[in-house]
Amino acid sequence: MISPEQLVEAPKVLLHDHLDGGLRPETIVELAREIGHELPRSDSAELGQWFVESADSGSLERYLETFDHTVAVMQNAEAITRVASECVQDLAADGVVYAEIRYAPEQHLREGLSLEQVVEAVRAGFEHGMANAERPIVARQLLTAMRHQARSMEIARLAVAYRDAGVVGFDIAGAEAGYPPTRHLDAFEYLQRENAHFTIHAGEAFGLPSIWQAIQWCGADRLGHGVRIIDDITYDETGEKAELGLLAAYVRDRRIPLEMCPSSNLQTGAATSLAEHPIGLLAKLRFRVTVNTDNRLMSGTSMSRELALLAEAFDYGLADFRWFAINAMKSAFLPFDERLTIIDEVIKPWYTKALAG
Ligand SMILES: O=c1[nH]cnc2c1ncn2[C@@H]1O[C@H](CO)[C@@H](O)[C@H]1O
Ligand SMILES: [Zn+2]
Repeated sequence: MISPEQLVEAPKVLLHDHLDGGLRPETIVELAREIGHELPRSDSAELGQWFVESADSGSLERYLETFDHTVAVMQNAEAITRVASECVQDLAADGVVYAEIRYAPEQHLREGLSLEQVVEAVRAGFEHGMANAERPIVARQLLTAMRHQARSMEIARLAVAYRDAGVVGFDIAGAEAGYPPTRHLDAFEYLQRENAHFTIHAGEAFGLPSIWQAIQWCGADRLGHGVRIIDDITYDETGEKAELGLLAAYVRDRRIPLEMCPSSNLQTGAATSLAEHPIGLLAKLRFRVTVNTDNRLMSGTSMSRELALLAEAFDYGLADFRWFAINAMKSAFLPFDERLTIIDEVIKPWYTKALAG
């Protein structure tokens, strides 16, 4: 059994975490008071509980409604910088050594900030967070475009403009049903022409067609969630041998990283229980699986907690966590040499020592 302390200490890599889904409840209360935003609960502990319970709706659309309150308090540069810095420090305290944190710049313009000012505010917060974290961490931005809106081309251009200033990629998020990835095809084609990286939320609230479009039409480097790839896997009559459909085989053959977020999937109804979460089977079949938090506030979770839950459900141990961490680091949008440095100098030495001891 791995102790909770060892789980925190273990180097972890996080590819899928929303900035506006990971605020500290105390910070929300303080920021809301400053701007006169009304919250459903005024006590921070109760507010934290409110987010988890409200996000526990079984539907992605209702889960997303809880973001109204976090986005509302992230409309000026100081607030955004504070949230970004605290995010990085919280992840570092939990033993995350590399993180890609995403948010949608277009949602932070209500009080007059420009898209560029939003990215700069997050950048300042990440710099501050990295400098003040209790353990070393590297944090980078992913810029998200909202899939029901029509600003993806603009956000893609923003991601390219800031590629040397802390932004390593692009994403689309929001309600999946009714908003297929191809709606934003021009943005993805533009990013490919620019040699830029992107991931797409797909196969969470909608099935295989969404995953297929994300990969085969849009050219996604990675899949956000991707749990429904399981619908393309069947078993033979003995129940022993898995048979992969063409899409599942393609995803596995091409080593397309799956950014899996177990607790979040239970809340939105993308999975029915942890024991039945597709991550168990997909890991066994050696898909390029990674473990992620999605929204720490809405799920009341952390990286070490997600790993603890998986350890309980699937009997995972340190060797599995090492595999997840290396899978994720290999799949990061950071330049290759920087990825290797973290694998060789941070992840491998720690696990080698822990596994030997
Ligand atoms: O699991 C998810 N699926 C789809 N969209 C999401 C998920 N979590 C958060 N967001 C959406 O992404 C925006 C930018 O961070 C959030 O405001 C939320 O609307
Ligand atoms: Zn997400």
